Amino acid sequence: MRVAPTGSIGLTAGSALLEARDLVIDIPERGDGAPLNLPIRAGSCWGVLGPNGVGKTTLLHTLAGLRPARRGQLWLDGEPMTEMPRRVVAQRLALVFQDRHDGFPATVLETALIGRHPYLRPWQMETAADYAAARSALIRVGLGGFERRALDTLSGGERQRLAIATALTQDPALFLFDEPTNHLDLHHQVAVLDLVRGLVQTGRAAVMSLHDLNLAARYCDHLLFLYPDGAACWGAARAMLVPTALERLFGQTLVAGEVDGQPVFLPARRA
Ligand SMILES: Nc1ncnc2c1ncn2[C@@H]1O[C@H](COP(=O)(O)OP(=O)(O)OP(=O)(O)O)[C@@H](O)[C@H]1O
Repeated sequence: MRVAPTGSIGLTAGSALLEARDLVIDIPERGDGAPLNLPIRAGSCWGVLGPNGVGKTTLLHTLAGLRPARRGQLWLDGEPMTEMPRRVVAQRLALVFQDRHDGFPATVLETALIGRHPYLRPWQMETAADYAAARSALIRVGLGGFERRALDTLSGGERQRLAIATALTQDPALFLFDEPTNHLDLHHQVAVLDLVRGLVQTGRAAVMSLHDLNLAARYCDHLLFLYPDGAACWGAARAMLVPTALERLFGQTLVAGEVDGQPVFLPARRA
C-alpha cells in the first residue's frame, strides 16, 4: 500500500539538491519495492523510518551513489549522478555510515582531514585552510581537545561524532546520515540533531535514518516510511505522523500525545 502517493507534499522552497526518480533499491533476493520519487530540496531535513532490515542503509548507500539502484535514476544538482566523477559527487554529498571499520592507525585530526580529500589532487598535501576546516568541525562536535588522540582509543560515541566531523569537513550541500544518534547519550543526540538542524537552516539538506520516532518528529520536516512488504510513503512530517501509519510501520501499538506543540509517541503498555 502506498499511503501518500507523492513526494511533493509540503515541498515548496529550495531547489532539489538530489532527486530520486522512480528509484528502486537493490536488496538481494527481495522483490522490487515501491519506486521512490524524492526531491531532496535545499533547506529540508528528511527522516527515513522503518523496522530493522527494511532497507534504510541500502537506500542511503544508493542515494550516495555507492551501490547501484535496481531501477530509476538519481539526479544531483540537476545532472545524472552516474555520469558525474566520484570526486565531484563527494564534493556535493557526504554519507556518515552506521558502522565504521578503521583500516589503519590514525589520529582524530587525520581522520577529520579525510573530508578534504575530494578537494585535493592526488598526492597534494592539505593546506592550512584544510586543517582549519577540520579543526573547526572537531570543535563543532565537541572533540576540540582530541586532535592527537588515536582513533582506536575513542569511545563509540566519540567515534560517531568524529564521523560527523569528517562529513562537516567535507562541506557538502547534502548530508546523508545513517543513524546519526547511534552510540550517543541523550545530550549528544540532541547536540548532533541541533547541528543537523543548523546545517539545514543554512540552506543545506539532510537525509537521516532514525529509530527514534520522537526525535524524528522533532527534527525532520519530511519523512519517508519504508515498510517490510516493500511499500513506501513519504511527505511533510506533520502529515505523516499519524498513529495508525506508525503502528503499521513498526508493528507496535502506540500511545500518542503532545508536548510543546509537538507530537509524542510511546509504545502502549501490554495488558
Ligand atoms: N549482501 C547481501 N546479501 C543479502 N542480503 C543483504 C545483503 N546486504 C544486506 N542484505 C539484507 O538487506 C536488507 C536491508 O538491509 P539494510 O541494512 O539496508 O536495512 P536497515 O533498514 O538499515 O536495517 P537496520 O535498521 O537493522 O539497520 C536486510 O534484510 C539485510 O539482511
